[in-house]
Amino acid sequence: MTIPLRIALIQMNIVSGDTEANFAKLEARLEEAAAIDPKPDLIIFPEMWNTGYALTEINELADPDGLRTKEVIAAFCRKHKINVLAGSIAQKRENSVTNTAHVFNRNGEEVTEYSKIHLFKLMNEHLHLEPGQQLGSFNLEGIPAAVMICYDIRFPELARKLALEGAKILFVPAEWPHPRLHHWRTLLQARAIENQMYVVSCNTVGESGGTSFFGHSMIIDPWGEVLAEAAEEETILVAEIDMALVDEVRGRIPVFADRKPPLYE
Ligand SMILES: O=C(O)CCC(=O)C(=O)O
Repeated sequence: MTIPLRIALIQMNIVSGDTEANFAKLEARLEEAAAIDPKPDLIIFPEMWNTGYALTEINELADPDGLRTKEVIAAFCRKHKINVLAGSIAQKRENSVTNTAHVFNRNGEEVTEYSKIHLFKLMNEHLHLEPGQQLGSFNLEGIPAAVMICYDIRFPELARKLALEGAKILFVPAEWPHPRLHHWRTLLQARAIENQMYVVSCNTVGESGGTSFFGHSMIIDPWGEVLAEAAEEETILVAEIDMALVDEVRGRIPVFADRKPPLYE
């Protein structure tokens, strides 16, 4: 028998440009999530949760080297012995700002960081942010996993590459707005079905600069079944996943063994 992994998603409203309000809210929500019984094994939250889409001020608002974020989240992980996929933050580098996700284990050690590769031109990300250059594969407590951020899910070749590198669960922090709910749901389910892996996606809610974010954070199993889906308000969504199902589905329909890379790569 395999031990189920209990995942909590913090779907929250992010106040654009108000990092203090966002840190305060996130820290309160993290404590709420940690108090859930039974305690989650992993908590995830949305994209750019420290600043929202305050892109014109992003240089001033971004967290220098992610230090504040790392200190707060690592301390939380150590205190509660919970793994955290820390959504993503605007992170200040030497000469640029990236949209970066950090993963911490239960001891508060950083497992990996991933910066969004595909910047979303419709919201001017490419004018203010530097794209990431590395893929988001990592291993957490023996589970091969990966992270992509928001618009990245429109690139099936990226998800497939991560699955080929071994990922059995894909985490997707996002700040995905109306009116493209249909795209969000369909793309996430497609990534789960075609790669026969779990997809855990955490979106934002609320309004910012005339854009409204619809939530609908989801946990999808390797058959593409939606195990849990949030509505449009702030919430903490919890579901248990059984990693053995990935191997079972991959065994029943052997997509990876049946690939013909010479014909299309
Ligand atoms: O692809 C989309 O429709 C939304 C993507 C997005 O909002 C983002 O990457 O921030």
